[in-house]
Amino acid sequence: MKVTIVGAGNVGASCADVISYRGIASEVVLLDIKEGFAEGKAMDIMQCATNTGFNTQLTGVTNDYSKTANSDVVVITSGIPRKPGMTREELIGINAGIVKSVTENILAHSPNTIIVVVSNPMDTMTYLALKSTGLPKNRIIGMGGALDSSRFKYYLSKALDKPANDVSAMVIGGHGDTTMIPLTRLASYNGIPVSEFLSQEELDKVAADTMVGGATLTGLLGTSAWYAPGASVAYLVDSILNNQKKMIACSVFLEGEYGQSDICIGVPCIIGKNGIEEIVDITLNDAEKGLFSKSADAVRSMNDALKSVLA
Ligand SMILES: NC(=O)c1ccc[n+]([C@@H]2O[C@H](COP(=O)([O-])OP(=O)(O)OC[C@H]3O[C@@H](n4cnc5c(N)ncnc54)[C@H](O)[C@@H]3O)[C@@H](O)[C@H]2O)c1
Ligand SMILES: O=C(O)C[C@H](O)C(=O)O
Repeated sequence: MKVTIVGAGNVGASCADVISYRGIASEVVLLDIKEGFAEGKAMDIMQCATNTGFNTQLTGVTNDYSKTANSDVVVITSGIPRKPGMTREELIGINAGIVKSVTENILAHSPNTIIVVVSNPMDTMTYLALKSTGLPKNRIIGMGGALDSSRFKYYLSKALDKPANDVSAMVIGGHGDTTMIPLTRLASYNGIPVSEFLSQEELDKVAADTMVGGATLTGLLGTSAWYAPGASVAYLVDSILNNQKKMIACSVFLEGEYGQSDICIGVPCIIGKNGIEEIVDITLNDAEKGLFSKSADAVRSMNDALKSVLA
């Protein structure tokens, strides 16, 4: 199985590292526009192979899309990250042009691929990739919910003082500081609702910390995060390539589900060899419905900024 990762920066390289190390794909191509950069990252990662024991063939290329031909999955991480104090939405001006041109180049060499969009603002970039290519909705997947859910589980585990892997929880809605919806009501510790262990005040703090999880890291690091984003992409790619049918919150084009249409936004999806295999339309309570509708309004207004790019 072959995976291409466009953008060999922090997230792209981290994702290539996890995919290689875990043997998720037999072949990985890392592509970047910066001369020699992807080649260097690929060489550095490949020099781990004998110490960590993997056999994935990872190569780096400078803007040579012919090397990406016949990829089963393509991950788009090319674009600029935010700096402290910025929102993801402020990246749209530069990243929209990059995502559109990268998508065209990719499809010229891998017409049947499944595209995973990571560049921010991710829900809008996913919508752009879908609208500009006309690909069926199952083949364009926005990655954000897997990351936001892993952060939600992290903050829950800290509050519970229990292992994160004993916590089950999901974040839906937009991948933005104010648009994410941590589904606290449905979160559980070993099958028991977390509300049995944590006060409403503690749960509210966990949800608030989750929503600004990316901004917190950007403030600490000076640029946005990469280890958990890279691992979250790898988790999603694993479910596609190995047809695992995992339920993962992904940004997907909605046609009536959750009361929304003509928008890409995070909802639970079954992810397998065909990409998005099912949108899981769960019943939200009134408060959650209100939050989802507000989140969709915000994402939709951001999509309006794409008019000139899509014209
Ligand atoms: N969806 C998510 O959950 C999530 C998580 C983390 C980061 N991100 C986003 O991912 C993007 C990348 O973040 P990063 O930290 O890796 O940034 P980075 O600056 O470290 O890497 C981006 C790379 O893209 C390359 N690039 C730019 N234009 C290109 C083009 N046209 N073709 C090929 N390569 C090109 C750059 O040379 C650079 O190496 C940002 O937009 C960031 O906001 C999203
Ligand atoms: O926070 C960011 O800007 C990057 C990414 O979306 C994240 O959540 O880490």
